[in-house]
Amino acid sequence: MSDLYRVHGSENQFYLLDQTQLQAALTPEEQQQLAIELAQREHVDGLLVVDESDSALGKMTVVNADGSLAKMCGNGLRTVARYLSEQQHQRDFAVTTALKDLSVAQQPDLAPGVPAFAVEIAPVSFDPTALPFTPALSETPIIDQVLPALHPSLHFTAVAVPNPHLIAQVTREQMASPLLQTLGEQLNTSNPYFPEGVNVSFAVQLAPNELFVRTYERGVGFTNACGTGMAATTLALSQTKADVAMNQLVSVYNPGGMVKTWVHHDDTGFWIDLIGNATVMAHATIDEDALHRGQWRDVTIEATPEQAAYEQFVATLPREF
Ligand SMILES: N[C@@H](CCC[C@H](N)C(=O)O)C(=O)O
Repeated sequence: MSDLYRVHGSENQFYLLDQTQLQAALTPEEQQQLAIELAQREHVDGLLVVDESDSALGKMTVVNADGSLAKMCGNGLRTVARYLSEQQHQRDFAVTTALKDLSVAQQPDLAPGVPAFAVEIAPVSFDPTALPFTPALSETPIIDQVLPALHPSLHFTAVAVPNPHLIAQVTREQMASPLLQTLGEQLNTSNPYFPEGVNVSFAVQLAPNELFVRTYERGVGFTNACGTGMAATTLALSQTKADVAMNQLVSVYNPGGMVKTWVHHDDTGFWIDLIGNATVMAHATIDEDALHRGQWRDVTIEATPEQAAYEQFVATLPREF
C-alpha cells in the first residue's frame, strides 16, 4: 500500500505523494493522470510529488488539476517543507523546485494545532520572455500599465516568480464582479497574449500593508488561495503603491485564510518570503498499482484533527471579505 496526504496552505488543497516511498516511481504521464483523477474525484487543486534531490532535502514537482506542470507553488511548498521537516527532523533547509533550490524554515504555529512554514519565492523576472507574453500585448515589461487589449482602465503588472502572474489592484466592486473570471478564462484558453496561460490576481488594499487577494489560476481555475499569486501581488504593489512596503511584513487575506509576505531586494534581484499554515487534513492509503493506473479506488482516507484547528484559527481573523 502507498501513502498520500491531503494537505493545504490557506485552503489551497493538494494531495502530496512521496515517490521515494514507492516501489516504482510514477512516470510524468502517470502523475498527470493521477492529478486529473484527484481533481475530479477529490476536488483538490493538484498533486505535489516529492522526489529525492542531489542538492537539497527533497524535490517538489507541481502538477495542476488539469495535468499541466507548474514551475512553482507557494502554498504547496509550505506543505512539502513540513512533510520533509518531519520526515528528516530538520527545521531550516532547501527544497529543489523546477528552476531553483528554495529556502524553507519552520515558523511558530499560527495558533494551537496550526503549524506554519516560511518559504522563499524566487527567481523573479519581469522579462516578457520569462512569463511569457507576446508583443501583441506589450513589447516591454508590464509594470502598472493599462492594457487596452484586456481592460480599458485597470493597471496591470506581469511578473514571473517563476510561474507567471498578471496582477491588478481593483475596487471592492470590481473584486465582486465577474471580471476576474472573464479575464482568467480568456487568458487560460487559446489566446494571442499569454501562450502558456497566466495566473490572474486581483487585489484590494484593506489598510497599509494589508491586502485581500483572489486568484484565477492557470491549470486550475478559482482557488481559495495562490501562494505565488499573493507573493507576486505584494511585490507588484510594493513597486507601484505607497501603501505596500518592501522590507516589511504584509498581511495578505484570501478566501481560504491569510498569509504574511515580505519583499526583499539586493544586487541579485527580488525574492519574497511567504509565511503561512501547512496543514495535513487527511492520510490516504491506496494500492500502488492503482496509483500507477491513475485510479482513485479502494482508498482508505483518515481525517486528522488539524482541519478543525485551522478553521478555529480562521474564525479569529478580522476578515472583511
Ligand atoms: N497554487 C499555487 C500555484 C500553482 C501553480 C499555478 N497553477 C501555475 O500553473 O502557475 C501557489 O500556491 O503558488
